[in-house]
Amino acid sequence: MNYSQFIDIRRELHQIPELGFEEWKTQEYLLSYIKSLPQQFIAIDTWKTGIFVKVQGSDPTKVIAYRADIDGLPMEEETNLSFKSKHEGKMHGCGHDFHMSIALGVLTHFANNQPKETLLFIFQPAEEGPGGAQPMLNSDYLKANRPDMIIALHIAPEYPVGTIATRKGLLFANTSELFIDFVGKGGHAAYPQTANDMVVASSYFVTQLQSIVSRNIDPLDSAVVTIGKITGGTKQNIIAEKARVEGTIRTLSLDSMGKIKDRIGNLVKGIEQGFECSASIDYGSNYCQVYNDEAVTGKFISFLKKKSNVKFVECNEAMTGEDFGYFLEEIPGFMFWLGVNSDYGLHSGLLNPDEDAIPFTIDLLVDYLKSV
Ligand SMILES: CC(=O)N[C@@H](CCC[C@H](N)C(=O)O)C(=O)O
Repeated sequence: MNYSQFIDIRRELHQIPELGFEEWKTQEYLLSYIKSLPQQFIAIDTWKTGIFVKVQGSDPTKVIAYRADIDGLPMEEETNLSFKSKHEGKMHGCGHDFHMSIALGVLTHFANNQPKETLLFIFQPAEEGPGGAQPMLNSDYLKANRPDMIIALHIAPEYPVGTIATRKGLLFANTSELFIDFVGKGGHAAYPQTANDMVVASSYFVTQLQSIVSRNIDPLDSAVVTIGKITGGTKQNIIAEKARVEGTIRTLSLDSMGKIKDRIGNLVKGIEQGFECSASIDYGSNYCQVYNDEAVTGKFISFLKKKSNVKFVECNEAMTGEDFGYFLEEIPGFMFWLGVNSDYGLHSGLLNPDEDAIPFTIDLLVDYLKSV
């Protein structure tokens, strides 16, 4: 196989990142490549900006699905790469360009070499939000074509190329987005007594929020509350009438997720009373945990341990989220971390994964899918 084409594909996809459910150019690019493959064994379907490609097995006993997410993030790329994002304010900062090119590499192999088992490649939109996995699972296509097993990967900048990390059971956290709008009364900067300042109110809220994980959650039951964005006001000498706080909640247990949301509700009520303002909370999209099936993951780990070019790491759970968890709620399978050796991590504008991981993973997954 000509592996360098998948590096070229990754670079082309890297230049056109699109946000969740807006991945029309990405879909067009993927479809154009998939239609250039031998069509003898494959059937293509689309769902919104996503794509299903079924590769008919020669003597199938099951359907094995492989899912790649296709959306980018709303962030500025800070690398000086010759193939950096051409879409201002958008970047493949979570490696979905790698996920797609690896999937195309594996698909290319099986479009040319019919597999024994039927394979279903799922190119899924909107993983970063608002979530494409759940509606895709409810699509007519997946209702009629339920796979028997499903796998997916996520790039891991902290591991070298050649390392695969995963674990049986819980891999990723439950997540909930968090958006809070505070509304008070604007006014002249010099007359604070006539106004009700939402920059101050939202700042108190963000400070109080820090006590939830440290004081309300069992330290042995990990949780994270991160505020990634605050906006408010219009000008430096106008007291802000409005402020908006945006964040995400991560927990390993659903019980802690409930507790955190209760505490946020109470803190927000306190801010409303204390600052005589009004506030509304929106929990946006929520993802369930990623829970790897014990038996299927165990077999994958045994497969990895027999490979001389793979370093297997049994990792801990991570507080990342992934709507792939919804697939795993209904279909046995697993997700794994793929080492890509970048000095900068996921969601960094400087993320620069090592492309040697692409041919390595195509080969590995082709071998694995032949062995299942
Ligand atoms: C692997 C990864 O980075 N996934 C994202 C998922 C985002 C979930 C949701 N939009 C949220 O922000 O809560 C992550 O940030 O972990």
